[in-house]
Amino acid sequence: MSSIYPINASPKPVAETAPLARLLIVDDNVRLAESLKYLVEIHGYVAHVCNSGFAALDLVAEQRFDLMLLDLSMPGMTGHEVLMQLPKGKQRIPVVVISGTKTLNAAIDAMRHGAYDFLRKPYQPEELLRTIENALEHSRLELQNKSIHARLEESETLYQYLIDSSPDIIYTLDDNGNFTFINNRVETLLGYSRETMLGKHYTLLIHEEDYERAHHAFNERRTGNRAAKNVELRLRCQERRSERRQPEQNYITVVINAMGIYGTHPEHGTPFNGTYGVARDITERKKAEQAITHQAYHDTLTDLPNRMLFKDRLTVAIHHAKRNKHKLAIMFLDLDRFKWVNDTLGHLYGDELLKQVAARLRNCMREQDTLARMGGDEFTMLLHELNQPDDATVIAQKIFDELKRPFMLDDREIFISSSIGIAIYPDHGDSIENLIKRADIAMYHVKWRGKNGFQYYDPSMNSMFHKKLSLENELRRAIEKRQIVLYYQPKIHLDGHCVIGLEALARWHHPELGLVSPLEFIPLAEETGLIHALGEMLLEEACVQMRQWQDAGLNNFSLAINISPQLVEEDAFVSRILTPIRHHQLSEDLFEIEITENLLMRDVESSISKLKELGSHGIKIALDDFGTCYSSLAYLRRFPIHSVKIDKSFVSDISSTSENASIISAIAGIANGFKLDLIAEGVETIPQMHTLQSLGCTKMQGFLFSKPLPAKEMTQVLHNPSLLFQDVPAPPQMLPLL
Ligand SMILES: Nc1nc2c(ncn2[C@@H]2O[C@@H]3COP(=O)(O)O[C@H]4[C@@H](O)[C@H](n5cnc6c(=O)[nH]c(N)nc65)O[C@@H]4COP(=O)(O)O[C@H]3[C@H]2O)c(=O)[nH]1
Repeated sequence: MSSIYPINASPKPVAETAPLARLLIVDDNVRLAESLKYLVEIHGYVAHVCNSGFAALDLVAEQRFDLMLLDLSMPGMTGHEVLMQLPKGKQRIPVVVISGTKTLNAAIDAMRHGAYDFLRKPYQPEELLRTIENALEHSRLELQNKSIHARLEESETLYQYLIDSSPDIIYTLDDNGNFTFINNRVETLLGYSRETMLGKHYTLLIHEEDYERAHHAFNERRTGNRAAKNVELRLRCQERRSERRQPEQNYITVVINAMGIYGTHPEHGTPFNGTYGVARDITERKKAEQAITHQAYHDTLTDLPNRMLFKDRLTVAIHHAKRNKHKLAIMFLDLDRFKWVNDTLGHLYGDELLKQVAARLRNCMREQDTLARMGGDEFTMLLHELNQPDDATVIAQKIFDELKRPFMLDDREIFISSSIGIAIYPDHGDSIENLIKRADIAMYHVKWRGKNGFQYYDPSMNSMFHKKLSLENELRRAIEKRQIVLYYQPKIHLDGHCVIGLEALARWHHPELGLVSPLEFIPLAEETGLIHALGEMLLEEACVQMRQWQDAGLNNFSLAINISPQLVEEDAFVSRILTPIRHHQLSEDLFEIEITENLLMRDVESSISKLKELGSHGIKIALDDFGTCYSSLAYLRRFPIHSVKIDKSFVSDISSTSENASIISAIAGIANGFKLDLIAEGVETIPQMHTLQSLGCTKMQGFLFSKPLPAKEMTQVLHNPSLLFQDVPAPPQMLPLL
């Protein structure tokens, strides 16, 4: 470098906050390089000097410099060569070339090799300092630009990533409603490629029924808070040949948000340019919502409509029937022995039984009819468009036939029956509440009349229903207050005219109604479950009385107690019977329990084992009302029965019809064959007594001898049994057994 500059040039103030720029001065002329160093340093730069191109390249590789002042003509390595070997790329140091060469070529070459500027010697210090400043400023701006660019690139990548991995469809539409952009999600969600969608109208994707809503969402020119939000639409999926789906499976449900795009035009203001937004797949949410709605209207166990849906359907059906002048039938069905299954076999079996019942009921009905489960073992049926009310009879009969077949719960055969009440619209009411209530009342009527049947509603049932309801409450109270007591009726033996036993019969002393028959309150007690408390109370009373008679020396007779099948089905049945007997220190063989034939139809194995256990303790078992219902002889053989009682219905007509006589004769034959004791009940007349006697039955019970008596009166009879035989002539002669 041969140029000389005044070294006393006044220094420029350096901005306090600006970092000190580091300059590298490369010149083989040591003196010039040092004076240049001095010049730039007094102007606030940090300068480093090196005297060869090689040293310059080494330094640049090791340290950071902000600018190089490079002499072109140097021995060993020229400035041009240095320029060519400087590292390329972002980190390249800006270079200002200083040369004494007069020609432009050197400058052009230097610029081509990457120099930022060229300064020809001699130059003014101000010129040098301005060039340095410009170069540094340029470099700074370049760096800043690069960094902005890099940030833009980063954000572009991020944006692309977000768009591509979005779980939502992101789209833009032009002002005609054609897609101008759509992300990849359209492919995974609907099966269309992005490319095929571009330029297509949005209706290509929309369910026809949703066009109107879509049009509203995409064309309402909304912005800001008025943007279309959460509009529910169904989008069509592309059908693939391999997939044969249900028509509704070809659609997914989305909620879309749509916002108008507006341009700014100096003349036209803000014209509408299209729409952008997102569409979120809510198919799963919809399914969950549908499942919840289904659950709200269906019974979870049987999946049948529940009470709420039944009422809805009934409301609609009533409207329809009113318009078309049709009749409807509402059936209320209650299973008769469901509680027993639940209590004895457990809830799992109970649930299984309900499911099987529901399936069979469904088979009895037409497609358009509704079968619902109201809860527990109660089902309701809605039969549409009856030609005549009796049509419901056909269905009811069908139901009976269906439910008659045994149900298989695991390997158990279960028999159940049902009680059905029927109400007809409009004959029995025109509101849903009335119709359901009246079908229910009719069903209760069936229950009270012995279950297993069906009955149409009749207005006379209403008062009976209310009477029964209040009776139930009163019965509960009567048990608590011990208003129910035992009467005793003697069983006699014609041979020797003696009392062989007593039958305890319950009587309810009702404060207003007087003496209520057990025929009325025992079924009610069984129906309501009060039978357990009642049974326990009466057994205790019987034991107390028996203890008194024993203590009074009246001890040559047994006491028979009626037992409801429900009590036998209790797990603790045996101990419930034995406990009070033992508590009162009575001998078990003084007691007999009377069971009815329908027990034989229930849980046979368990009943047999419980009765056997009682038998092993000396308690006798009598089969009451024998002959009134079907009981197989095979059952009879398996049950540990000691005696059979001929039902009074056979006895009452014994003399007028020969048929009854032959039934009694057959029963006597069975008893004889099975070596069972035989006793006839309901004997009211001497001829009946004689006929029975002639048929081989000498043990009897009936009004002829005594009505059931309160304990006090029975005590007198026991002291003097001849009172019973005052009107009974001595038997003329024993006739041989038939
Ligand atoms: N017409 C007529 N009837 C006669 C004659 N002799 C006796 N009776 C009646 O016939 C019924 C015989 O009792 P059941 O067949 O065990 O039939 C009983 C029995 O099944 C049931 N019952 C009575 N007390 C109890 C009880 O404490 N527990 C249970 N579970 N059931 C009972 O109620 C039914 C009816 O009992 P009651 O009204 O006392 O009616 C009794 C009795 O009073 C007669 O000569 N002519």
